[in-house]
Amino acid sequence: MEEKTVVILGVTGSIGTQTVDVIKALKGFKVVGISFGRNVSLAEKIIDELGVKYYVSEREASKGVKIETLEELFSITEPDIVVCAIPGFEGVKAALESLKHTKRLALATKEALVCAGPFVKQLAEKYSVEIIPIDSEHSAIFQLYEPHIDHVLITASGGAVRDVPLDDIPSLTPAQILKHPTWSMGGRITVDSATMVNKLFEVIEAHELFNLDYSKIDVKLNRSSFVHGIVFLKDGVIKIHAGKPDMRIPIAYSLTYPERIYESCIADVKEFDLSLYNVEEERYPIFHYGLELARTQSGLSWRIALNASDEIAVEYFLREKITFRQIETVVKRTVDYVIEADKSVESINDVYEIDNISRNYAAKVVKELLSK
Ligand SMILES: NC(=O)C1=CN([C@@H]2O[C@H](COP(=O)(O)OP(=O)(O)OC[C@H]3O[C@@H](n4cnc5c(N)ncnc54)[C@H](OP(=O)(O)O)[C@@H]3O)[C@@H](O)[C@H]2O)C=CC1
Ligand SMILES: CC(=O)[C@@H](O)[C@H](O)COP(=O)(O)O
Ligand SMILES: [Mn+2]
Repeated sequence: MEEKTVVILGVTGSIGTQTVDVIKALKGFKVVGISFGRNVSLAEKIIDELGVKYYVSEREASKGVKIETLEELFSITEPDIVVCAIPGFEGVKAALESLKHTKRLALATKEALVCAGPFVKQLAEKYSVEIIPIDSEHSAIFQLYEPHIDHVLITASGGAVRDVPLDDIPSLTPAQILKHPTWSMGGRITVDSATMVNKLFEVIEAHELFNLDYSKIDVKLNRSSFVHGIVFLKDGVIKIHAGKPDMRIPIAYSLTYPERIYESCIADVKEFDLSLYNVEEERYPIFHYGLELARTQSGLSWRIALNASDEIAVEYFLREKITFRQIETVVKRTVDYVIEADKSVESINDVYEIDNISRNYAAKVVKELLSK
């Protein structure tokens, strides 16, 4: 098989480094370009280890050839596969740019589908790009998918707050919230797991990826994160995708699909945990708030505001400027404001504009909270 060329965006992060691990374990993939933020030393190590030629970053590395923009990196490398693993709106922008220059987008950045799903799919169709989800639940549904579906179920661990007395949740510290019970991930998504904004994102992500009405996407807690996704077929058959929580598995599948080549440890039957629990409304208020919006709102503006306000609120929470419960305040006030403004989103420029409006408003709410 001819080597496939790969560009990894966000290579120094949780998904990025696990992608490097997988590529080292598999044969047939050559990393021709990377992007990263501030972790220059790790980027240099990866450039050395994999013999990567080009990189994009605001920082200077002592190895590799620095390229100023992603667009330039893509036009030089024209990669077979782009792994997009940059969080937040920067990741949205990177995913949109990738679609013009690759045959396969291995997408971890769920925010791209939350904020710009219809435009992502339009570009993928225009440039004949396959979108293969890396997100564990969506990789699961993708692997189980067949047309005769009645509905699907994605699981949640419940994050760091799942066993905390309700009264103690509002004042939990970043250190307590970053202790995820089953996964090791980047900061933003780990906080989002505790608020279950992550799962709200994932319901939207499934809606976009599988063209399912929100009423066809169920969410239940599986405390071990052993079950990743379930597909309920109309003939009564139920297909369950499970396995030890290890992101290298969906990452590998996004690279090798339709082949299944990667090898990992196999859970023993005594480790099976198929128990499913409801998502408590009082424990995860933003999740239920967002589900109601998914059912009642059309258009993208509330989703763009959800990402932008959450991104800002999580940043201030991690810097210990606002409390954990105040994340909910920033998100709800911003999303409600943007819904009230009732702006339609007809283009990618509109996505950028609503993101900007949302960030400015969220920053205003944070400022008010800080002044109290
Ligand atoms: N981690 C996980 O298990 C999962 C993650 N995801 C999704 O994957 C995405 C990445 O998450 P995760 O790996 O946890 O995030 P991390 O925070 O661990 O890593 C983020 C990466 O993005 C880089 N980065 C940040 N800003 C920029 C930028 N402007 N340009 C280039 N690179 C940038 C960081 O660089 P540096 O560190 O050098 O500053 C780092 O390499 C998110 O969208 C997340 O929702 C989905 C499912 C599971
Ligand atoms: C590993 C992965 O796919 C994450 O998105 C994970 O789902 C986050 O954990 P929660 O299930 O607690 O949100
Ligand atoms: Mn997930």
